[in-house]
Amino acid sequence: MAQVVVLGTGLPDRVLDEIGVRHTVRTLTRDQLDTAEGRAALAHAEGVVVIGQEPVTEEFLAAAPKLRVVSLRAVGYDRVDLAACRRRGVAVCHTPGVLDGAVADLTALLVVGIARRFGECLDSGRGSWATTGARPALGTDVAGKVLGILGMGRIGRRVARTCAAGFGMEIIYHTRSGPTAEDDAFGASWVTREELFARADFLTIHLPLTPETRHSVGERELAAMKPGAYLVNTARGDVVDERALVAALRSGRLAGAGLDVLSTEPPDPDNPLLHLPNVMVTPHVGSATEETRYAMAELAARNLLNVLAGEEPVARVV
Ligand SMILES: O=CC(=O)O
Repeated sequence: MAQVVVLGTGLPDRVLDEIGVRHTVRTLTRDQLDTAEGRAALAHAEGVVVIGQEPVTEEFLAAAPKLRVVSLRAVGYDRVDLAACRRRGVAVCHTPGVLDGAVADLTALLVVGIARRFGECLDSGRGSWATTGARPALGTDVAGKVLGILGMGRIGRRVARTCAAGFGMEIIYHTRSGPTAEDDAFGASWVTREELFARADFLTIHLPLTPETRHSVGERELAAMKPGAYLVNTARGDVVDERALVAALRSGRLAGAGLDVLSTEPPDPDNPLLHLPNVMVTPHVGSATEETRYAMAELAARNLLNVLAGEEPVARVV
């Protein structure tokens, strides 16, 4: 029986019980981590389940010297110090695959939402019902428009299918690995990175955050986009240089943006992106459905239990 710390809330009771059959489970909030009780729980922990975006740093690992596994209830692992985990022999696991549909749905919603000025429409619907005048102005059709997908992994592919089959969009995509027959089979075309920015009416980002991708969509890339194009990001805020994005939106170079992720979450209330009428911001809820979060929790538990039992986890990062 090992000590398992669940960092953050939101694991369904059934999943907690499943871990609890074999191990002692202690749930801690971020604030409790800094208490004597939290430090003691971490000092004995052999496994940690991380809910959400809590960073796993060298300092965190030093406070948990018995740790064997960090199991993320998330697919992204940019907030984990992987090198430090490797050095300490701590396995890192995540939850790929099970959230693709939910994130793709939200992405599609943001594409159509910004095209139809949905944020402003909601405000007007709850308020004056003004449909003429300065706001809300007319939206634009998505059918027949070009959707550019930066990063054609599992989620990018789901977005491509939804937007091609459902909305009649033309799909172009860029991955460093080049075209694949699977993607081209449903009418998506691989293009160079330059062509992607130049041709997309809507550009959606599906890249992980790494040192190479940080701010990789910046001033130069945004300036290369079509005047009046739209940007959607449901991946990680820091892939985009937010200052450059704000400038492009303010100047009218970009017509709008749909963002489920920001550089700082929760954002500073003064972040201009929260106040521009042509920007829709959602609070990092790409995977936030009952079914998807349950599947993520189950996979996180399976990964954890496997490592603690000396078996291979289902989805290992390190
Ligand atoms: O952002 C959410 C995740 O990485 O699962």
